[in-house]
Amino acid sequence: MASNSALTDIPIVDFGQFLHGGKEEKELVAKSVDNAFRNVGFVYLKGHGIERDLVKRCFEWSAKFFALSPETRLLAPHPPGGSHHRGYSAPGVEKVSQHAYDAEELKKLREVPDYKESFESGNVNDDAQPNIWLPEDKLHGFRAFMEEYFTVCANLIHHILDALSIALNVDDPGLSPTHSKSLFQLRLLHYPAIDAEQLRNNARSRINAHSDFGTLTLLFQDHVGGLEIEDPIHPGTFRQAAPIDDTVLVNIGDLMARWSNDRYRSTVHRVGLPPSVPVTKPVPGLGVTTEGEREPFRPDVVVPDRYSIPFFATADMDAVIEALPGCWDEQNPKKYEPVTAWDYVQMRMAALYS
Ligand SMILES: O=C(O)CCC(=O)C(=O)O
Ligand SMILES: [Fe+2]
Repeated sequence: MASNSALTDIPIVDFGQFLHGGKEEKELVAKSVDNAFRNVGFVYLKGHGIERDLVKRCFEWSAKFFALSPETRLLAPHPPGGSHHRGYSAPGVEKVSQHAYDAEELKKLREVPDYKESFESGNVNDDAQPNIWLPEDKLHGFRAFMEEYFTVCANLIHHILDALSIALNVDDPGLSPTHSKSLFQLRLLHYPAIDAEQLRNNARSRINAHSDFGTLTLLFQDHVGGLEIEDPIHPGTFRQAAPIDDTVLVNIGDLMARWSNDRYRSTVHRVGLPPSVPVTKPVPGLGVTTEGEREPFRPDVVVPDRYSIPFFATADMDAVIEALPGCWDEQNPKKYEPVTAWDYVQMRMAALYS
């Protein structure tokens, strides 16, 4: 079920065995996912139940959105500040930070802006952060599709929470009710084509090293590559997290690491220069494949556009985040004070845009 050739490789787990299996299969999958989150913080799930065609269509919509003129994209502007995280952010606006809350530190971090643009949407019932859409006639069908895709991804999150509940001995009904409002975030990311040289010399980054700050993240990536995760055994060294057909990459965020009393790793990751480039120019929207030849980068080469689709989950804002059962005992006591999800998220979001 889990294939790991080395401890720090990201395992591939067949989640179909959880979705469709009996008690025993579910327990086995739960154990594999638990192991992956303990050792690496990331897991590739295959058999996750999200149709390949739906993922492909999401990439197509994303490509269509980012192909609109800048003026049109800005008809759905991300509001200034970090508390209302919806709508379109132009390249260079957001710089992710790794636990840097200090204003000076954040200013310095922004000197190498992430060369990316994004569109964020969330739950239609999220009154605190209403969605910000383009006028319908600018991209007819975009909103309806994103609302559907949100629901499908949210369902998968709840199934993964069910698996974690088994692994961590959380009594029925498990962790899913702590995410009952599904106040999640669907993000379309576009990294424009860039000279390899710029990424190599760190003149620009695609996305700077960071950890996610919610509970769980789903990540769909196209076939350009360049996603890297920090090796938990050798901090400071990064390993490729290559795209794998028909899988979704799932990772632990900081809130879940804390909730699990650090049983689970919230692994630092970034997007940089891929080790090789597809020989044929990637077609936006056909991004969920690793098929086809690749060649090593030449120094003068342009790294193609990259599209990715993260889906960030977090707990209900009033959920109290305190060491879960199965994550502490007398030998391994609780490390953190209880905190509400709301207080935690506000602290992190403020750092993004302040
Ligand atoms: O583009 C990617 O593959 C990574 C995106 C990411 O890590 C994020 O948005 O938090
Ligand atoms: Fe991330």
